[in-house]
Amino acid sequence: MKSATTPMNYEPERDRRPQFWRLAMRCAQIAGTVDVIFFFLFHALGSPILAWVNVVSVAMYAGAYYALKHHRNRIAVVLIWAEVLGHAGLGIVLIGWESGFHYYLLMFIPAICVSASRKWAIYALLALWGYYTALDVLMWYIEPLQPIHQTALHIVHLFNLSVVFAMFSYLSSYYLRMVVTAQRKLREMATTDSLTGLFNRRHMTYLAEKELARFSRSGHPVGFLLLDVDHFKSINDAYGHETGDRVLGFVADVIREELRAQDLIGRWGGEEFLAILPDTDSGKAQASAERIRNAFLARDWSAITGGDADVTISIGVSELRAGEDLSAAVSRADEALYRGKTGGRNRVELETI
Ligand SMILES: Nc1nc2c(ncn2[C@@H]2O[C@H](COP(=O)(O)OP(=O)(O)OP(=O)(O)O)[C@@H](O)[C@H]2O)c(=O)[nH]1
Repeated sequence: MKSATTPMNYEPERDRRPQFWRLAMRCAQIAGTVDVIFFFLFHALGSPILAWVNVVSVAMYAGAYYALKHHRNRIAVVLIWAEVLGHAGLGIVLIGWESGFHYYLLMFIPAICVSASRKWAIYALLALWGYYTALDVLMWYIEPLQPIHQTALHIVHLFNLSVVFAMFSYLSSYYLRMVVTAQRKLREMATTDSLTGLFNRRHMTYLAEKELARFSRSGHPVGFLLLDVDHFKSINDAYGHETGDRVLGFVADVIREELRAQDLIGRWGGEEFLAILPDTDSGKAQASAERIRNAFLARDWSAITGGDADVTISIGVSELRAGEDLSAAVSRADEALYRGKTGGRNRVELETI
């Protein structure tokens, strides 16, 4: 039994896998349209019973679409299952296995795997397999009840095959897009700080290590900036945590705007940021830090906080030395930052030699 604290239990069914239900709506529309075509096709091919079955089918798909639109997913699922199973069964019993109506049943396989829990997926797949093989075996022993001309049968077969082919292609590309989007989101979540949109500390460490490896091969300089918002606690205290969060977002924007595209910027802690500047020695890194500090002074912070407090930043600067690791370079930037704080804040301090 699932624990009562399982997040899934708090989530209404309609909110789970919303893309799947949107896809189901699209499929109900497509299937309804195909059944309208069937109506005319079977009239033309001389099978009036099957033609009128399609009127019922169109009504069922319209009902399923309406139910999905109003988040009555269970009703929609029952309608769609009943339509596909009934339609395929009738088609086969009336005009024969060669009609290809059984292909439609196969389209349930990916749908079941995506939409149902593991246990229900197994039951549903077994039931589907049982129905499919039972129809197949039945047609070994009985003749079609309302056979149509052989040429007409071939036309129906080709039509069904083509529809199922097109639907499978559509479903596969849709699932693929879903997986790619989910992967991108996961990667973004794993590497990005959601508040500022900058790299998070873990990813920053990973990127820094790669940069260091490059540095040790090329010998090009790498600059480090450790940036810390001054008196940030008082901003939180004066304007509230939410405004504090907004300020952090703008702090990230200022840093991003003042650095180059190839510089790596990450949120290192609460109100602390780390920037890694490839191909930049400490002198140039110090100039970049000054540019950021001045940009803070030029920014109209009252528009963000609604008060009259200015936001300033202190920055410690270091340059990677041959043979040292990330933490050594960051710790020297941290010492410089500390001097900036104790020296009155709103300052850029370079590491001591
Ligand atoms: N709004 C908000 N506040 C945060 C976040 N992360 C850390 N803080 C706050 O940042 C403040 C940092 O305070 P301190 O470490 O005392 O530093 P400070 O007030 O900036 O002072 P100095 O760094 O010495 O200039 C704390 O009040 C934290 O609660 C966050 O994500 N959002």
